[in-house]
Amino acid sequence: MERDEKQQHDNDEPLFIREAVVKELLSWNDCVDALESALVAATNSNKSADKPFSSQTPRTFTPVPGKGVLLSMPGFIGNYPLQTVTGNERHSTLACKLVTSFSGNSKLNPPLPSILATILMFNADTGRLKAIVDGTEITAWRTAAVSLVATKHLYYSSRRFNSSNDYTLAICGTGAQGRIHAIGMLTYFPNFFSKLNLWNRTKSRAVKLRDELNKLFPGLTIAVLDNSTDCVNDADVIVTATNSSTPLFGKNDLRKSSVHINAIGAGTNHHSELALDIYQSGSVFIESNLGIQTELKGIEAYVKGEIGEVIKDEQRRDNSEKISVFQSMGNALEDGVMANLIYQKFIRL
Ligand SMILES: NC(=O)C1=CN([C@@H]2O[C@H](COP(=O)(O)OP(=O)(O)OC[C@H]3O[C@@H](n4cnc5c(N)ncnc54)[C@H](O)[C@@H]3O)[C@@H](O)[C@H]2O)C=CC1
Ligand SMILES: O=C([O-])C1=[NH+]CCC1
Repeated sequence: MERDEKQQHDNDEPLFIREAVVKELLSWNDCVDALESALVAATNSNKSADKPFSSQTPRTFTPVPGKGVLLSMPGFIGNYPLQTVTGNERHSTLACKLVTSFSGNSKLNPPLPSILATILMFNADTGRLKAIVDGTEITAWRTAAVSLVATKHLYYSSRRFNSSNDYTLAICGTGAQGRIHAIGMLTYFPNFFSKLNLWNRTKSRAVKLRDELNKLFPGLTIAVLDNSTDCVNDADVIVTATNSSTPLFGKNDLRKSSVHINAIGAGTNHHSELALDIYQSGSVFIESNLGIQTELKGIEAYVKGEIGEVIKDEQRRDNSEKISVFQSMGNALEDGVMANLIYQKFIRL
């Protein structure tokens, strides 16, 4: 099957990379490396000989009344490396992700993911369609991997040599994103977390995830909590991945002296999961300033900078502050580099 698809591609027809193949080709190290390139490119819109650069427009939202929404996410990333796969070779990618969000899908029999996606890749010199890459698993992994990048640069890197790695990870919301974030955090930062707290509005889903993770990470203590405030109480690193339109916790619910939060879910807006006092007292970082002008418009926080600036060491977490927040939204540059990562790995199979 894969051979036939490659053959067609050799005949100049677009390649189709299906979900099962995408799943086999995903790895946390490759994703983190590729996404660091995308996040650095997001900070630079000017073409330059040695730096990754990008152009993107705000994504569009087409509502399907009472059901869900279709988003179109076009973006271009120029002159970037995929170090772990192609070394110092530079890539340019023009891509558009089409992604639907239908929150009722989990109630179908059999259930479907709420977020379903397809990424179209175009030849960046001619505009001709080059590949169609299933984007559902990519969206799950890339969102978690961007949180890994934020956690690595804003929290982990200054603590990784501490002798006792007894950090607690808390996940609020154990749907597709909560699950993949738990797996990503525990795999990419091995032996860093000794405890995992899980909370979900429907408790049985958190119990189901606990049972799965017990098998994958033996030795890890996993607690299922009855409410979101108990879940984050003793946490060092937190992920919120819900559709909640009201805050899940506030500053006073956090006991540790230093806490990093990845807020990735969206209710009425992208910043509805955290109480205002968290945004107003912490260092807040985002993926791209485009977000501030569009979907984060009105966020009542001083946004310190883009994660790409943190990677380039032009911005830092202020360690005297108790809290750092990575306010995630997702963007087209991330999907473009991820589609190309899978494409590059696929053509080398
Ligand atoms: N920042 C980004 O790049 C991305 C963000 N997302 C967002 O992440 C969130 C989770 O997505 P998935 O895990 O794929 O969805 P899912 O449908 O698999 O899980 C949804 C989760 O939200 C919880 N939930 C729903 N309404 C709630 C409420 N009112 N209060 C508390 N919990 C509630 C559910 O119990 C479940 O745990 C969504 O808001 C989605 O739009 C998804 C993909 C990318
Ligand atoms: O970036 C993304 O793909 C999405 N953000 C929210 C729903 C899907």
